[in-house]
Amino acid sequence: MNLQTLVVKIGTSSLTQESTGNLAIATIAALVETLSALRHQGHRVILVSSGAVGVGCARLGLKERPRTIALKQAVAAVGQGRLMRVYDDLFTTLQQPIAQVLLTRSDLVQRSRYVNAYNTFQELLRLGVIPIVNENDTVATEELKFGDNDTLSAMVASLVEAEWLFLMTDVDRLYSSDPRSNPDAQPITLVQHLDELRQLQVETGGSGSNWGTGGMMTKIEAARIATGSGVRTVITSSQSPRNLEKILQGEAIGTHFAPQKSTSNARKRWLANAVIPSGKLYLDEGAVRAICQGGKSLLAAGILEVFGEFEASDAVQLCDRSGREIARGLVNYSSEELDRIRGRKSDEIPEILGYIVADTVIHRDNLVLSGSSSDAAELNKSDPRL
Ligand SMILES: Nc1ncnc2c1ncn2[C@@H]1O[C@H](COP(=O)(O)OP(=O)(O)O)[C@@H](O)[C@H]1O
Ligand SMILES: N[C@@H](CCC(=O)OP(=O)(O)O)C(=O)O
Repeated sequence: MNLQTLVVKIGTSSLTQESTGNLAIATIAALVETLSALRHQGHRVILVSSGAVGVGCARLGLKERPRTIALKQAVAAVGQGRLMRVYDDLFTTLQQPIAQVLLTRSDLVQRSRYVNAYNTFQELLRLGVIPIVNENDTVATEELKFGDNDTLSAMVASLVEAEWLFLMTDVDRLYSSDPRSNPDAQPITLVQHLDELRQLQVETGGSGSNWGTGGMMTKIEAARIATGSGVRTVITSSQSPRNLEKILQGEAIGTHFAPQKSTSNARKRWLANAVIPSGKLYLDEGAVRAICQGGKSLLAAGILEVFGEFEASDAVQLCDRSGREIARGLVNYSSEELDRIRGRKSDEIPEILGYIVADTVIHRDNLVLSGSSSDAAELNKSDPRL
């Protein structure tokens, strides 16, 4: 059998009973059985589990999701321990070791910490452990949060180079609009490219339950990150965890998002998905063409406008005149320096600044194309006329 790396995400709306907030024991037990079975077949399995806030609320008798950050962080600290206790008891009955991995966005933004997280996951998987991942809600600050576990699971799938990301939720698949409020909503079974959803005018609505966050919007964003890293993504029901095995055997259950052509360069994947850009550079048509079609570095001459304040080595978004992001990269100059040298030739830089750091503003090794721009580059690469 083809042994693969699987990331499985389950949301609060599936882990808890909506009316009481108590744990949905039967769902969790079925999930534990399935993941243990997949693990025993030899697959490498990572579970991304929400539920810390929901379970913490139930434990403390709170009837709704906390509104203040401090209360949410305190409640998550209560719930995370309870949740892991339940997982450990259930997995231990099946002789399956687990580990708790709590991450904040900053753990992935910084390259050295990203590599460290990668190494830790590899060791855990090598040891046959199922890592159970959640956002470290108790310490995460607003600016450095994943915000939702759909995004976190996609970043983990990209980090560990998973083959599959399963987003398990309380609906069986994506529909043209929220099936809870629209009985005529049409099921969507396969998404080859995310642009199709725009054409179909899919409505992603809010969360269906009081406890989930983000509804389908965050799942589609997760699919964008994961498929962009070459990870096949499936939205499927948490009521039938056994379906994961059927999906792996080729059954068309849930909504499948086809993996896109992705870079095999781990550093570029980090740049595309994990870093948070601190600014934006608007480029002229020549620079956009050189980057998207020619795989060239960015020179100061092609920069029209500089937005935001950033230092050398920070990440920025590169946009065309209309503001559409075409790439991301790590700059060799600060925003203040770029404001002075934008639109100018590289050999003018020493005269303007009094020094030169590099001929390029972003070297092509530190540059990664975004979404459809990378598809265009792939197409152009295979066209010998270009
Ligand atoms: N287009 C759509 N297709 C399917 N479900 C949708 C759609 N738009 C909104 N939803 C809602 O998204 C909910 C799942 O999201 P959420 O409650 O955040 O779950 P989770 O806790 O699993 O992350 C569903 O219960 C459904 O009501
Ligand atoms: N980290 C939070 C989960 C946030 C989240 O994304 O929740 P959900 O939409 O239910 O997957 C918690 O454990 O409560």
